[in-house]
Amino acid sequence: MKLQEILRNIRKADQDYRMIQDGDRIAVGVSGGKDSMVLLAALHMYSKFQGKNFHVVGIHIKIGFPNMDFSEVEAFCERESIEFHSFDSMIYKILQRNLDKNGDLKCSLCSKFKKASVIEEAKKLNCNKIAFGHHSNDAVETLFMNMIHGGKIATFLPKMYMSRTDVMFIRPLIYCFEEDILNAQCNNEIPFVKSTCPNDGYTERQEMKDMLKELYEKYPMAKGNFVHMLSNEKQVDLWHKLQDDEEDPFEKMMKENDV
Ligand SMILES: Nc1ncnc2c1ncn2[C@@H]1O[C@H](COP(=O)(O)OP(=O)(O)OP(=O)(O)O)[C@@H](O)[C@H]1O
Repeated sequence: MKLQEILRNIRKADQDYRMIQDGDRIAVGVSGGKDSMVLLAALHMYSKFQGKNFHVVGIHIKIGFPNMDFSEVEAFCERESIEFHSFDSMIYKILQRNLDKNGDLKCSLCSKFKKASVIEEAKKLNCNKIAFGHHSNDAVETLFMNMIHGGKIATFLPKMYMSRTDVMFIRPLIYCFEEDILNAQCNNEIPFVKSTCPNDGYTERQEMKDMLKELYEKYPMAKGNFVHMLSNEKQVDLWHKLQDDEEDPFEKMMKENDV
């Protein structure tokens, strides 16, 4: 398999955020989509050539959406000697019983159940880390969703420890753009399973994707700059409201200069 570009970006993310250590057992959350399938293949390859001694396991939680056939994914994992496990769940049934006011499935509820199930199964397989397939485009979309709907400048972290469950989440594809992942999937014929989730293509995230696509067409440099911005801590210039007991730096400067 030719995954050089993806592997280079995984190594950079690993170095910048110290994601992977000797002895790790990493569960890759596999939805069956292109991103998590490329992550599974690439992280497995990284474990062979990187010089660190860690193990990669693919974990798929079956949500219960109809007609999702994982036989090609299973055959691929067998061929590439990648450990892979699928687990049944009641998620779809629970979602159908808890529709939102428009009669649609609740994505937030699905996400919560999915995450909890991945953690539970990863722990049973003695994994200390869980890797998700989020990439650069996802990070910027999440940033914009948080700014627009949440009034905050925030996105998901490259690495996050959850003390309650004693598990570390890592996102090794944060430096990869979606089209590079698609190219890697296509060029290496990595199988994927198209999601039959009825909400697919009609989410807030999809709106953000479409908006950013238009923006990148007009300002191509924005794409790289947005990702660079996420770690450009020195250049964060935001408003600082003064606390009651805090001296006004402007007044202080006036006093010091006898103005
Ligand atoms: N059913 C699942 N079982 C295990 N892990 C999952 C499942 N669904 C999602 N994940 C993990 O959570 C990440 C984010 O989920 P999300 O639904 O946003 O991804 P996705 O759109 O399905 O994309 P992809 O699988 O292509 O990464 C995925 O990249 C994957 O690592």
